[in-house]
Amino acid sequence: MKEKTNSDYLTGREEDILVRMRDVSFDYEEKRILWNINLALKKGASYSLIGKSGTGKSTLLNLAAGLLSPKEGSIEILSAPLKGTRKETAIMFQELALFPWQTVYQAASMPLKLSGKKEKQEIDRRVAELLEELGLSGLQNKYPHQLSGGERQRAALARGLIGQPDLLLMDEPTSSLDSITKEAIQELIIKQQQKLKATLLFVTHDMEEALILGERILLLNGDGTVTELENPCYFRKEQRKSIEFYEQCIHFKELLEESETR
Ligand SMILES: Nc1ncnc2c1ncn2[C@@H]1O[C@H](COP(=O)(O)OP(=O)(O)OP(=O)(O)O)[C@@H](O)[C@H]1O
Repeated sequence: MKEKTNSDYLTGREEDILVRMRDVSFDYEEKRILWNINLALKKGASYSLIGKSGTGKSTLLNLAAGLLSPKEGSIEILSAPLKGTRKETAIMFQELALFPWQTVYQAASMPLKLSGKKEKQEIDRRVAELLEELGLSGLQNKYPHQLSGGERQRAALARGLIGQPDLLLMDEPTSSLDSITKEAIQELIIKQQQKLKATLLFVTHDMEEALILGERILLLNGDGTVTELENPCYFRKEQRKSIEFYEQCIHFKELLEESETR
């Protein structure tokens, strides 16, 4: 297992980096949550963010989203200082933020309308294409209460993806779903992330999910620092049939679980 430390972030080529955090610290009131985080999230790469409850995973995600500002240090996106939220960043939380009065079509088309897109035909074409890809074609006129949990998450995904974001920030979006629905959503996320060549930062408590979605694992330690690890199990579902590979994955999973409980 190749371990990347905080300081390795300096070695990335600037043009390959989407998000860069330099010496970022954050505290709520008097309590320090994150300490000197140095990270470089590469364009088109996927990262699973794991760590014990309360270590600051959501806080780190909110910092990358521009919803919070560092108390010390700085965050850059595409080499420019991050000042607040940006429309190219899609954020998806566990709690659904679908409006009860909006249909799937209205939710998915809203970001395009808000960004000033006027041509209805073009909006309809893009929404129809995305809903088809997400398996929501027949449901465009349904309201959230008429959808299953998985369908609601896919509708939220449609709303997040329609603007073709370069950064996907997801905070446990699948945690309330059953395992089959969860797997289907994970596959959609991987497909869409790869299609958009977007950077994915995915917070999860589920170690298996972390290994499926993140080509790199960011482990948030109890002391507020981050350890970056390469994930030997990334996107190799078919290879899991090979015992040798499976053992390597199991070993890596156990190592992560151990670090989480420390
Ligand atoms: N608005 C807030 N004001 C004060 N403290 C907060 C606030 N939000 C979070 N905290 C505290 O900051 C710490 C980090 O919270 P955060 O939600 O980022 O952790 P987390 O790793 O995402 O946790 P979990 O895995 O349980 O979702 C926790 O101790 C939490 O109680």
